[in-house]
Amino acid sequence: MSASDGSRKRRAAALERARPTTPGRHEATRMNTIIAKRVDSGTADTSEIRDLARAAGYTVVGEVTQSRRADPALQIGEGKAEELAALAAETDATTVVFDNRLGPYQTYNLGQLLPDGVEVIDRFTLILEIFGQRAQTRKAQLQVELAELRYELPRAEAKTSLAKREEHPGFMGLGEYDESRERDIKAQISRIKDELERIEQTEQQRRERRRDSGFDLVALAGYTNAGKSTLLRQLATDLEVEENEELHPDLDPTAESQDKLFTTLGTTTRRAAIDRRDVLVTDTVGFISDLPHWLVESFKSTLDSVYRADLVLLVVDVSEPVDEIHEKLVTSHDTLYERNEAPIVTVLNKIDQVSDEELTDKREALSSLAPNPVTVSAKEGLNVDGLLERIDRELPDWEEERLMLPMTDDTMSVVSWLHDNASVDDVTYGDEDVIVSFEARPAVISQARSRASELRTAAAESAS
Ligand SMILES: Nc1nc2c(ncn2[C@@H]2O[C@H](COP(=O)(O)OP(=O)(O)OP(=O)(O)O)[C@@H](O)[C@H]2O)c(=O)[nH]1
Ligand SMILES: [Mg+2]
Repeated sequence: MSASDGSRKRRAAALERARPTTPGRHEATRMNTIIAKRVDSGTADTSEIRDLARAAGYTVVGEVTQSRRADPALQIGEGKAEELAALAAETDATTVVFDNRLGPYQTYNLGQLLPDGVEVIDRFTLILEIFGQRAQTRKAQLQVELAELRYELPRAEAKTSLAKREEHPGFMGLGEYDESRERDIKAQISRIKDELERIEQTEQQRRERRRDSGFDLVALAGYTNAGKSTLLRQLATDLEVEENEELHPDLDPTAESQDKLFTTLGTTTRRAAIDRRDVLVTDTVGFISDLPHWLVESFKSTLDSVYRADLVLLVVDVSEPVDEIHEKLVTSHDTLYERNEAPIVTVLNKIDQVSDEELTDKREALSSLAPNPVTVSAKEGLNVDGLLERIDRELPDWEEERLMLPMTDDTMSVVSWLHDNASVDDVTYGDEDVIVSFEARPAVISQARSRASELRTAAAESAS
């Protein structure tokens, strides 16, 4: 059995669930799920884990929560676990989803308590399932596979060490122990990393080419379901297909955004409707709190378009309670903090859902984390022009330049390059040279200067 057979089977089952069929009785039962969550103190909020389960195609039929310290064997207390087992039997559940992270022993012990055939998964496995269902490009698939292997590795190690000590014979019933499995996983991880690196290099080159040809790069970032994809459609003029040779749902201009977590997994880039300059806007995977570092690590390159942007638009759903917005902003800033160098503009989205007073209050309450935000409704198209203006203002300023180009065979191609990449104010043709006045980004100006000097060198050579 190869190292990722288990995860492949899980993905196949997850894909099966994601299929848009009209569920018959049998299917409906097959997807029944109970949510379980333990918190150290206070009451457990299960809204996000429910949304995640729904996004993965499960039907939530019950929930069990508890406030206490973690139980090493079962995560929740024994009495609670028995209650969970009874509820599972009663509701014909086939899956229990824990919002807490489960260790391999906890997973095993819970499985023993629950009715036969009930599968126990945790928040991270669930997120991986969703990612697996949504992954449509080679890159996204590799990233999911990498994340799965990283999840599996410590578990394989735990199994091996258990087997060596022969302390938990029962645990071995889970599957055959094989030390080569660990090595296998490690080899696969390194193979996938190599392939991802090659893909990333190509993408990096593409970004550089775009930057060189005068594009400003703007990235949409933010918590999942904030409205990034909806906003992209409002900001975009035409479709940029080059990056999406492999099918991506967001490529279809009529594709609806969904009120589901992680609708977007890859990146989609489109050209923004700003007259004065060429701006590309990239939509990407949403953030979520409490992700283990191996998962963030696996999807990091997807966020490269954010980290390497000239400007980041941090999209926030302003219709949510202010505490929740605050928490999500902190998560987003934490995710961005490490590597982002671009200025960040906070976009408070979904203003159609809140009254003017509520919006003022929330702006005030969030002012330390989100100073001077832009408020929009991506869905209703409210203040999209205001946002476009703000993008124009925040991006590096254009400068004026006047270049004298000697007349050579290549001069006209430089002039037409300037027409493509700058805003040309005037072109004056003399007998031996052309004078071009234009405005452009600093990067374009320095490139134009070096092209001019190449022309001068060529002209001098042909004259001598
Ligand atoms: N009322 C209202 N709903 C909005 C607005 N913008 C987006 N939505 C809805 O919010 C939900 C999520 O929108 P998406 O654009 O898919 O959000 P996203 O940030 O791309 O989400 P992921 O790709 O899942 O991370 C959809 O149901 C949208 O219709 C808005 O301005 N007002
Ligand atoms: Mg999206």
